[in-house]
Amino acid sequence: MEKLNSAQIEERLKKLEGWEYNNDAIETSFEFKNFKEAFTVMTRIAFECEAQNHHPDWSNVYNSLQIRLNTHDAGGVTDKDFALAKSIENIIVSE
Ligand SMILES: C[C@H](O)[C@H](O)[C@H]1CNC2=NC(N)=NC(=O)C2=N1
Repeated sequence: MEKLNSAQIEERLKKLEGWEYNNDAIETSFEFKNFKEAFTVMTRIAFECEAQNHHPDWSNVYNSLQIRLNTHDAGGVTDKDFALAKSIENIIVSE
């Protein structure tokens, strides 16, 4: 998978609300009502990651979730990251 340049990344980010490009990754964060809700969403995201064989760098503290996506193999952001970001958005809105 080919690494995208910053113009391509910014173009794709226009379709993703709340995500930004930082340090060779696309990033976002979410706040939930409590830990249980955060972890429920994380579990759903985890299954989607397995299906796509693409995995986030993420961290959770109580009700907050920070997600960072990049493609280690390509050393930057690729369309795999945007595919997973879109899936994450779909999971969030379906909650
Ligand atoms: C061997 C396996 O396909 C690779 O390690 C996959 C797994 N998940 C991955 N996830 C992410 N975010 N980047 C990768 O380059 C990547 N590579």
